[in-house]
Amino acid sequence: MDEYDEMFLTEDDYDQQFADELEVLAEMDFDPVAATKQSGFRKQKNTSFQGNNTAGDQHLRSQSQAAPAGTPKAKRPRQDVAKKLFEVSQNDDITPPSSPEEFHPPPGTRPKLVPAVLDISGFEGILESPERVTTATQCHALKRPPPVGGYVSVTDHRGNRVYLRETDDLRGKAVDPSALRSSHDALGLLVVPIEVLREQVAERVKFGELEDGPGDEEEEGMSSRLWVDQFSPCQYTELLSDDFTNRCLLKWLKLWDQVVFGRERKPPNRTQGNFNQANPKFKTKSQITEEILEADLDQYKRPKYKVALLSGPPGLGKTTLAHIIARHAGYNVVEINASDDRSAELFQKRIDTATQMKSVLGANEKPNCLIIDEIDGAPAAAINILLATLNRKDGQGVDSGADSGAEPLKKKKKKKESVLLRPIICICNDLYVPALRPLRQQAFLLNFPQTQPARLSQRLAEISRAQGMKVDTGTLMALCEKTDNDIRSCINTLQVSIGSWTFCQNKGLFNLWQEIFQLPRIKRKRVGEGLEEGLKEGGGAQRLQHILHLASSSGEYDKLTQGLYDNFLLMRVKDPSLGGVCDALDWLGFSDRLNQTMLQGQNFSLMRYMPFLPVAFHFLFAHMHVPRINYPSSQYEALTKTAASRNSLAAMLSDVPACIRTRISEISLSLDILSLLLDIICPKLRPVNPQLFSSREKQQLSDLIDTMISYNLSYRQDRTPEGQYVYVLEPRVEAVVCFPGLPPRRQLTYQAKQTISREMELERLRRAETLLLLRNPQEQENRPKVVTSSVRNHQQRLENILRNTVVEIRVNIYTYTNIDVCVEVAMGTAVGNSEVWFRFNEGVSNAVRRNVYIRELL
Ligand SMILES: Nc1ncnc2c1ncn2[C@@H]1O[C@H](COP(=O)(O)OP(=O)(O)OP(=O)(O)O)[C@@H](O)[C@H]1O
Repeated sequence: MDEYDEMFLTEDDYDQQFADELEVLAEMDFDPVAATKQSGFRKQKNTSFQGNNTAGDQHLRSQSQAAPAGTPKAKRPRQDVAKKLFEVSQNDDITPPSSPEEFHPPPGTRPKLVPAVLDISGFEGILESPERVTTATQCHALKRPPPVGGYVSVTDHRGNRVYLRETDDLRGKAVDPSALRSSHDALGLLVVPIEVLREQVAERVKFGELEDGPGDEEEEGMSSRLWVDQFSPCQYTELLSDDFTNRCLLKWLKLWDQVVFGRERKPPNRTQGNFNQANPKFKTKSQITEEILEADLDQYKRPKYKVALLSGPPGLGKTTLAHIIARHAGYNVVEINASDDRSAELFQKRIDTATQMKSVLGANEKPNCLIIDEIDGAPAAAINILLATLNRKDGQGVDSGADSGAEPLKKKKKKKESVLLRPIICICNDLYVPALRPLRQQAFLLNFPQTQPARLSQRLAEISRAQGMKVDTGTLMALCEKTDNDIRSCINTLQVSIGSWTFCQNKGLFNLWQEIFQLPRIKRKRVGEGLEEGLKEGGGAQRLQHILHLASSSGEYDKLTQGLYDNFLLMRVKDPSLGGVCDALDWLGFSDRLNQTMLQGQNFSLMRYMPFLPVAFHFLFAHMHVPRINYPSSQYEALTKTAASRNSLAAMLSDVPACIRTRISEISLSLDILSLLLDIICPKLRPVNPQLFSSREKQQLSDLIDTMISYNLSYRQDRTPEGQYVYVLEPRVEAVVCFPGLPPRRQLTYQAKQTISREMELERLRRAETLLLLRNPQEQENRPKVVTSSVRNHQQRLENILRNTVVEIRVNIYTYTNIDVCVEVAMGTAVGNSEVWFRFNEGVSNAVRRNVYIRELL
């Protein structure tokens, strides 16, 4: 059966055998009279569809009933439908035109059917009239592109592709889809219109007839889907998060039942919490949480905390939990991503839409539960909008029936500002983002604990079992540990590793590497015959041929070479001078050059030399022992590192001033400059306030800042996963010159980096201002106090402070003289005729330290 016969359940050995040839013959206008068995069929082809049908019927009958050709056969029940089709077809011949005249229909006649739009997917629905379909497709749907003329390829939902010949009357013209649709309808090609078919399918789905299992398409989709999606939990019981968290969120959501669903709330069981009252000072976190969940509702029958804030590391299933719990509690989930919707108005609109509208999709209209994901990525303005929504006090919107009467416009406006009546669940990774602070105080906080490794590994085992892979628990536990129990990472890693595992299994690469690094076993008899002979047979030419054959048939030269490169140094080498290793490196170099030449010159005749590298490695390193082969990863790692280093260098060079940029390139920077530069920007700075630096130190700091700005380097504050704040050098060029095995570079202290970072900011501002003034000198004239003198910035600041202090004192003097009590004035000027006095405050502070000699105070 060919794929069309298969599709339409017909059987035809002859067709199967000669389907392709027949098509080509049909395309080339082969005279069918001369043909033997098919002659009847071909002869009638150009007459009408009715004829075709008869021929097809005859042929089918000959298959099914073994009756002589031409014997009439009783009509099948659905053939009246087919008849209708063919009656229409007689008027609208859909056969490709056989003569040039046919290309030009007389004006005013209806457009002919365009085979290019034949919807073959619909045929499947007409199971009871296979003959008609077979005939129609045999005539027009070709299995390969027609040798002459244009064609359109059509693929049905099973992936079967056919080619439809274009007719001249439409070639090159814009096709009006409505016209095509009407011509379809007129012909009744689908017998039952597609809309009706769709409705029938929908009905069958509704009544569960089509729930037996996934169709081919679905199965295909399943296999190509990510496992994280495929195995995403659908029910509460499938969740991996701890029960306490699940229960708390569900309880909080249930607090909304009264206002959302109008269900009466059960009186809280306060006996359990009584032990808290005995010692209210010491409440555990869970007790506090329970207390919140037991608290009374507010005036609108809403819980005290209108929003639940779920926080925790990524990939633990927070979003999944929120979705499942919300659905479980009877809500329609509306999710928005706060990092995506960064415009405040849009955010407001989305919140209002989700909290004030009802789901109208599906049979059951459900109230919405809004889930705001990644709220820690939202701008402060968005958080403020959310807070404003939570704190709305207007009661107008509570009952829409309340706003009848006068001033409809005003009411309408008020209704928009209605009080929040739907639960909102926010999700974040970092609870302590500054923008979240106000929300933290108004939210029911639920910290997501780490997933239990045992539970996670059990789930992973289930998933791998479902995918036909058996993985031992130790490996799964190790995977959980490596990923910090991140469900997403675990499942993805499992999927990727099974991918490479399958790949290796299929291609037998591991076997191949093993064959290369292991000597073939010589049979005892042969060993007894003599080593030379044994080598000749078990080794030498035979081994060469064997490895050559294996390597050529694998075809995976790149991966094969990577495997050889990653493993050859792990093999036992008896040669103390490492001559074999040098030879291997020469071979690798040769292979690399060969590959390069081949690809650059597109000279693939050189490819035949590629399998000789494994042969060379076999003769250099093959051993009797079973080798331990590692899957090659060094090339990928090196590529990733190179890309990261290049990106860092490019980022650094991108903002380097032109005068320096002309002198350095990426190569010179990475090979000559960078490692020294990193030492230069790490001077020894005293851990004191820069105001207290000596002039030499100040000069050093200023030079350092100048160098860093010139080379586009800066320090940026970052937070480690452990929550520790650090300053990191940006761009991250340290990694470019950091070689493994060498002692780590000297680092500046956190405080020194902080000082440098702050001073750099100031210096950048100063430079920007100077540049602005240089470009716009008019502004300089308007500003009388522009920094033009060579006096340093901190000196100016000090002078300003002193000036202000004097003014203040004068004011004070004026005030105090009035009341005749002024201690400072009574004391007179300080030592050195200074008006600044030091006052001794009892206590100790290490904030500012400076050596002060007694003589300076005298
Ligand atoms: N019990 C489970 N079984 C299988 N897969 C799960 C389970 N729980 C979650 N997942 C899958 O793990 C992935 C991560 O889940 P989810 O997006 O809910 O995590 P998250 O904590 O919200 O992460 P993020 O903070 O990055 O948004 C999802 O693709 C989800 O389908």
